[in-house]
Amino acid sequence: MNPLVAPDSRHDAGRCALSVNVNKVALLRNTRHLGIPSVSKAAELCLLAGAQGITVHPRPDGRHIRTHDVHELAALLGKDWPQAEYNIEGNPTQNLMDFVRQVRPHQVTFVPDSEDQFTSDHGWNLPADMERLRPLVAECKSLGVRVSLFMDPVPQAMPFVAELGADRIELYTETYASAWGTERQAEVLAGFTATAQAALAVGLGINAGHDLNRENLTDFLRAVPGVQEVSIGHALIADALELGYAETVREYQRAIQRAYA
Ligand SMILES: CC(=O)[C@@H](O)[C@H](O)COP(=O)(O)O
Ligand SMILES: NCC(=O)COP(=O)(O)O
Repeated sequence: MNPLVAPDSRHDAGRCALSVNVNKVALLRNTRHLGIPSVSKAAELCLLAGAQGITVHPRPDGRHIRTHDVHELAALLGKDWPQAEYNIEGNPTQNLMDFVRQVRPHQVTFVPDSEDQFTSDHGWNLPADMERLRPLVAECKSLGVRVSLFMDPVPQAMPFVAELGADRIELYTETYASAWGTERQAEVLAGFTATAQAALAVGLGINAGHDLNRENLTDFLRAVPGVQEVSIGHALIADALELGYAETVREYQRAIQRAYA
């Protein structure tokens, strides 16, 4: 454990871990040839403040996270942050598997994005995608990498995820984020709760992400059982522009803790 780690950052068993997605730091960095803001420095400051992991999504077009970022973060976490989890997201039929083979992160999250997609906006279509995914899941598992599949809140799809041999799902939470604070919140949240229950029933772990923020996070974690990790990037980095990385991470950790109070 890094001696500089904040004492309150120890992750209580049973509580949801926070994985900070640093895509948007890289996006800003890429707009000049100056190397700032530093992606590695952002990751280090978030971990120092109590984040339990770092997530990257190295898209094929290199719009934000690039190959060197993936390897620099792997080196940083491996050297100074052995207790932190490294999660690499992407489409395994594109560039993702090379990163998995070279880096062997703690977790890989399969996301069915096209190369030119504006952002991630849907989960896998199971059972239709199963045969394409089966060997890729098996290879990641053989490398000792936990596999999570990015999924829409569809309870009926959970047995197919388990049959593939994946370890977890990542609930795609954009529909929840859009409904949060409206009269549709409870109805939409019920779909996530049912999906989580179906995932737990077939032995899957549960992650969640996309458009989560410090306002909507607590309600989600209160309603959806078994969430082990949230990966949050866009809103968290936007908050950090105002509050700084450390106070922002502490705010998100407080939002998580309120769900279990
Ligand atoms: C899979 C997902 O929902 C996000 O992790 C994704 O990484 C967002 O990608 P952009 O940061 O490119 O919008
Ligand atoms: N998997 C979700 C993620 O890593 C970040 O999504 P967002 O918070 O940038 O929408």
